[in-house]
Amino acid sequence: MRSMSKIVDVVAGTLIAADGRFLLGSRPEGKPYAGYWEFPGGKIEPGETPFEALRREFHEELGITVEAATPWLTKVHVYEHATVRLRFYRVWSWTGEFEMREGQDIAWQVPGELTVGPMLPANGPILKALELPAVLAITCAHEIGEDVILASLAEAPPAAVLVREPGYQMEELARFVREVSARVRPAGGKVFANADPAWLEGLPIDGVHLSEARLMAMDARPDFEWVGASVHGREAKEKAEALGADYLLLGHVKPTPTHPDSAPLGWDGFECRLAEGCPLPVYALGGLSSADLADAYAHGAQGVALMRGAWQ
Ligand SMILES: Nc1nc2c([nH]c(=O)n2[C@H]2C[C@H](O)[C@@H](COP(=O)(O)OP(=O)(O)OP(=O)(O)O)O2)c(=O)[nH]1
Ligand SMILES: [Mg+2]
Repeated sequence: MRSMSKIVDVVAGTLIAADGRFLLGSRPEGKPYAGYWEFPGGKIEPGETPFEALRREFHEELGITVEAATPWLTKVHVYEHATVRLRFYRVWSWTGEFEMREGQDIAWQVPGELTVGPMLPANGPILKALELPAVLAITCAHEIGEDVILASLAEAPPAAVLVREPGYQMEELARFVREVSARVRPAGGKVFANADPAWLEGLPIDGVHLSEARLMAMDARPDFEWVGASVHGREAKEKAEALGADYLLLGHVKPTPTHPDSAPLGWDGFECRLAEGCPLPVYALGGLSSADLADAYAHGAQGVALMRGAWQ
């Protein structure tokens, strides 16, 4: 029988450069998984907060000082050598000159286009999350009209759009998805659609988005490159993790006409729902605008999902 080993708390950070590239480091000789690539970081020492540990590790390993960082994903992984609880941060600004103090290599990487490897086994899904943008724009043509949305997409195509049109029948949805894709994908953006996966077969999209009810009824991951899900509580969050989803939507954070009868979570409530953190990137949803992005980051979100706010 395997003995109960204690969990080692680790903090790791991904430096985000202005051009969107991020930093990986190689693990030095003499450590488990030497030569594998990782986000710089290390074990949290007794009495340290994760942020303090992050600052210390970056200084010890790379000689730089972390100035601004926000909590991002949390993941428990069982290795042969230890069970680790990894707290990943995104580091937005730093000072000082890079100095490879452990003889390691570093590499600036483009999300989705890795040129180094192998990665530490726990890090795969984390890297996929780096491909997601800060803002997810959700369509609401049933409220503001398709014309407004299509014109906005043509003028400034967002990096990710979720087509969500609850009143549409299959043919209507397929037509609208094609219109959206034709404007978003040539510019490099991703298109997700909220519908029965069977409705979406053969459409030019990057992923399917599952409502909470559809998520709970699903017993295998739908066969799309990206799978997202809306969740409200712990049960759905865990189901989405077990299914292998790639991102979550959680709300509503602020009052919204979509849910006039239930109280908003607020930012503290949002963070509470993530409880001990989440291995999947979570977009905050509900009554938000891009002005809320800093708050969203501070509370552990991937970014903000905007419905009306995306098209005004
Ligand atoms: N730093 C870092 N560690 C990771 C990542 N992913 C991952 O599974 N780990 C694991 C590998 C290790 O078991 C543990 C981190 O330990 P470490 O060896 O870096 O710790 P440390 O810098 O404090 O080094 P040491 O003083 O113990 O030698 O977390 C990651 O992206 N970055
Ligand atoms: Mg380390």
